[in-house]
Amino acid sequence: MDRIARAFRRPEKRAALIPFLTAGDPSFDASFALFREVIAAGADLVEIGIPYSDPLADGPVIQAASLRSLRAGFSLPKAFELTAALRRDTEAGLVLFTYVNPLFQYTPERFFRDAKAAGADGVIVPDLPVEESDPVRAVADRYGVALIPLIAPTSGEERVARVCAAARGFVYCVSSLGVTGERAHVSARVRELVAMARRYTSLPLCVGFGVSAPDHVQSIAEYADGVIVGSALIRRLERAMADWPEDEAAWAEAVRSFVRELNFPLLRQAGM
Ligand SMILES: O=P(O)(O)OC[C@@H](O)[C@@H](O)c1c[nH]c2ccccc12
Repeated sequence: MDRIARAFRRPEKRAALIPFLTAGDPSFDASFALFREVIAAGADLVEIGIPYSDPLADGPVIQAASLRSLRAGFSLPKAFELTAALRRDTEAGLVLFTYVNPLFQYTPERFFRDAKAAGADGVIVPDLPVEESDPVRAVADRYGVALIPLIAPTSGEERVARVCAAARGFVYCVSSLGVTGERAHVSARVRELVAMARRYTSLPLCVGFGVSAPDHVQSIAEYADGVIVGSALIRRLERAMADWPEDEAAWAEAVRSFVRELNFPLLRQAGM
């Protein structure tokens, strides 16, 4: 069974917890250690954000993380290096996150070749519309890397059906419009979106955008197969870096404890 599918079949949990961190934030080595921490803390899959200078779908927290990483000299080749290092260390699912621009500059052929060689299981390209995804998916399929699509509450049924028909790995159900960033409440509309997508795919359906507290995780886990958290996790990292500028162990503790806090409702739901 492939690593993405396996992440959703852990008997002890109702839903998979999927943290997002920006690769190379705040440095290559620190970032590698932080990814290992969130996996050790219970993440079933991780989203590895490849920093980009114009992250149009990202809110201020992830924009700042991308900037820290780029200023530390991070680059797309280093993202494959980091992924390969993580692959040597874990069997967790590794999903790369990039935008259309860097993907086409590098070319899909080289990107998926290098992603596969590095041990990546999937790739998410949030600004690649389904109308233009066929040729990219053909390359991804050839390398056996899942091109994971996104749907949003504004996606009509026809579009949901079309995206689900082309989906690989899982379907990312964006909870609300706008950019990434913590929200006090995760929109209830995403529950309907997931219910609609269930009619068009048997792949796992994961919800992201705005998740920032255990009760968000618990309510999403009642109807979805995975919960994605990015900005809230990165903000705790930011706070730890501000409070303990040189203490990487403190940064690791900050992300580890937050992932455990978010994971707790999933374990409780499974009767752990
Ligand atoms: O940061 P949030 O609100 O927790 O949302 C997840 C998000 O970080 C991650 O999945 C992501 C990072 N960049 C994106 C761009 C588009 C869609 C999703 C993303």
